[in-house]
Amino acid sequence: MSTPAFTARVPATSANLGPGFDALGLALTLYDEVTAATTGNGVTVEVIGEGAGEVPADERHLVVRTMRAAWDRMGAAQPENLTLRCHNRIPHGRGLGSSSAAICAGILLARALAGAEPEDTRHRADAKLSAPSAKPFSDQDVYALADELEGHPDNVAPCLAGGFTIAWRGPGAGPGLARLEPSPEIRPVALVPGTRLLTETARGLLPAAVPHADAAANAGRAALLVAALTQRPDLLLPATEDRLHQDYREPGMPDTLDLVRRLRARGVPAVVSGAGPTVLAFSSGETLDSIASEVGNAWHIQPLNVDRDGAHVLFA
Ligand SMILES: Nc1ncnc2c1ncn2[C@@H]1O[C@H](COP(=O)(O)OP(=O)(O)O)[C@@H](O)[C@H]1O
Ligand SMILES: N[C@@H](CCOP(=O)(O)O)C(=O)O
Repeated sequence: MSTPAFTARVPATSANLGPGFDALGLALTLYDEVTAATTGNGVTVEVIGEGAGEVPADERHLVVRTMRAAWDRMGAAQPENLTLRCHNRIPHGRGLGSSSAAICAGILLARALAGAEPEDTRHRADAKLSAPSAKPFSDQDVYALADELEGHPDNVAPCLAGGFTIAWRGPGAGPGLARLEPSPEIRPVALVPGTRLLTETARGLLPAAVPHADAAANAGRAALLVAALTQRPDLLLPATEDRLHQDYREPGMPDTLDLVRRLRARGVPAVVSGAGPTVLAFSSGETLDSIASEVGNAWHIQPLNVDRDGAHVLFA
């Protein structure tokens, strides 16, 4: 009987999108691919691309820690041997959801290796696979664990579901998500600086309370953003105004806030991507040139599309 290997393909995500702090997120066409098998001698991790030579190559690796947590949660046995190969394209600590992608990959791979996928998505056509070692772990179980490990749901929701998502937590059973189809006119451009800012650090810059007027303004703009992203891209500039997190985070990424303001002054809808320091701009044919001339050489300009499929797992 051969030991199966699986590959998870997980998209980058941009969370918040301006006024939707910890709620709104967009999946992007930039992917990490992680292949896992319960073979080898102990735990080995090979990393190609982003994070190579930086992230630990043992039990401390985020994907390995996530797989262990997932196997515990599904009641599956912990394998002694685990071989991971990570081909990473999502830059780390830039606000493009690298940690969420790693967490979603880890949970989906753990589920596939344990044979714990729900009946309809199970990779069990291959008769050589051993019997499932755990009870079915639903897509909602995957989302709930990913939210718990990441600490906020707005990146893991679009990473798993693709497209544009609105995520929320409680009260009641687990986190929720609504997936919407973004308008075909939505053209995200990531402006990625060389510097990093860990999400944890950027969250530490936020105040415990905000003025009621700012909260009210954000609620209105977040509602407008749902309309702008799905039906009215012409409203993206007013719809991406934020008063709840971007300015508070300026001390951690002054160049990012400066670029967001300069682009917006030129009429380009631009926001801090996630917790930064990447800037996410929405371009139209005419604005891509303005973006390029405003940005200069210190930023990597990466035109992307919306990923509409979300994370998935295949036989390797
Ligand atoms: N693919 C990965 N493999 C291993 N560790 C990762 C991976 N992606 C992210 N991480 C860990 O998460 C950290 C970045 O997470 P975070 O601060 O949330 O930024 P991001 O906005 O990129 O998600 C990295 O410094 C690294 O420790
Ligand atoms: N809502 C979170 C989003 C963090 O996204 P990331 O890609 O920077 O991890 C926040 O703003 O803290």
